[in-house]
Amino acid sequence: MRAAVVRGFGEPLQIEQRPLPEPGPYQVRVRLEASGLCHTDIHAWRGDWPVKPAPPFVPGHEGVGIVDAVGPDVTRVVEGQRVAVPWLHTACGTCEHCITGWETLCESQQNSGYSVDGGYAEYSLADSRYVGLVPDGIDPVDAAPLTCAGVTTYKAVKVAGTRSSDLVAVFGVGGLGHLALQYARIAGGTVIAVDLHDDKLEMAKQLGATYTINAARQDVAEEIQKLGGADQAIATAVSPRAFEAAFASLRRGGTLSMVGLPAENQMALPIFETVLKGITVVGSIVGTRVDLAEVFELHRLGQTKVIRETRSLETVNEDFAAVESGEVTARLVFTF
Ligand SMILES: NC(=O)c1ccc[n+]([C@@H]2O[C@H](COP(=O)([O-])OP(=O)(O)OC[C@H]3O[C@@H](n4cnc5c(N)ncnc54)[C@H](O)[C@@H]3O)[C@@H](O)[C@H]2O)c1
Ligand SMILES: [Zn+2]
Ligand SMILES: [Zn+2]
Repeated sequence: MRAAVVRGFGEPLQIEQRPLPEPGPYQVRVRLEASGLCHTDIHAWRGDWPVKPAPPFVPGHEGVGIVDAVGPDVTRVVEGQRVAVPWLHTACGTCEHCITGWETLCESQQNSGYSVDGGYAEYSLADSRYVGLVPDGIDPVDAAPLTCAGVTTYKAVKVAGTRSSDLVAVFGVGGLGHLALQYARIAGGTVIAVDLHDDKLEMAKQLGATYTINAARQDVAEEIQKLGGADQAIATAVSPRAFEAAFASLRRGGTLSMVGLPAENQMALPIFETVLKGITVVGSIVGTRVDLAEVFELHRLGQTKVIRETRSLETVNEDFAAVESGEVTARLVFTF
């Protein structure tokens, strides 16, 4: 099978032929139809984060395809079924986090495309207990971005607790942000979309943002404060400057939801204003199997729109560069 492999941090990915993997206990082999390019894959390739993957590895955690081989002890899925292979490859299933509905915080988790090989390949191994079940009626190319960008921002909106009277500012309208703003709308919020690129802001308007602000030209916090300040600011942008602007845009009692994971790991968080304004700062990491099922159901019911362009694995290096430069409006999806 063909796979795109990271051989060294920041070095061009190599397209290699690899043997078909054989599923072990609880595992299935998935013949991928679609695999999204998340900015996390770029951070993995660059070795941006304090915890790094070990090359060689195959990136990708938005894989969607058909189960074509089933290992021992698999009961949850059958051959021929369409599944999604998410970031949470496995968790322990027994720790405090796993048994209280926070499997995404499990300390023993394995992650697709990071600690185990992921979806930039024609086939991928997955743990049958942790795959997403893709309902009939969803295009696999749409299901791919929902598997990370969708579930992550859906969870962030849930955790931020958006209500119908809330003003929600979404910082960064890329793969994650274009879905974040739709979930904020579904929760009843009025959305302000913030990005550096006008095409992304135009898309945000089409998807239901009431206000748009170009952070390259405008003082974002000042503009949002003129509207009364945001109840929630969801930071998906890959810049700590955006996190700082998100904080400064909040009203009293507001919530800063941190979702993006920029390479630069520090932001200036003013203590005085945080205390006096009673600000909540919350980190949000992907979502659970239950969250993913809800994300798929919302999409099946026609409540969300996935903006994506398809690519072949052969252009992966150009595609990484295009996403890093902000040329890609929302999501790229490799198809096989
Ligand atoms: N918390 C999680 O569970 C989780 C899950 C998936 C991805 N992520 C992280 O989220 C981030 C975004 O991922 P993505 O796939 O949406 O990336 P993306 O490249 O598609 O989108 C990022 C957007 O941020 C915008 N941006 C950059 N600087 C900005 C600024 N100063 N102000 C406003 N907008 C700005 C870019 O123009 C772009 O539209 C990445 O760091 C990724 O690793 C986190
Ligand atoms: Zn992701
Ligand atoms: Zn656990």
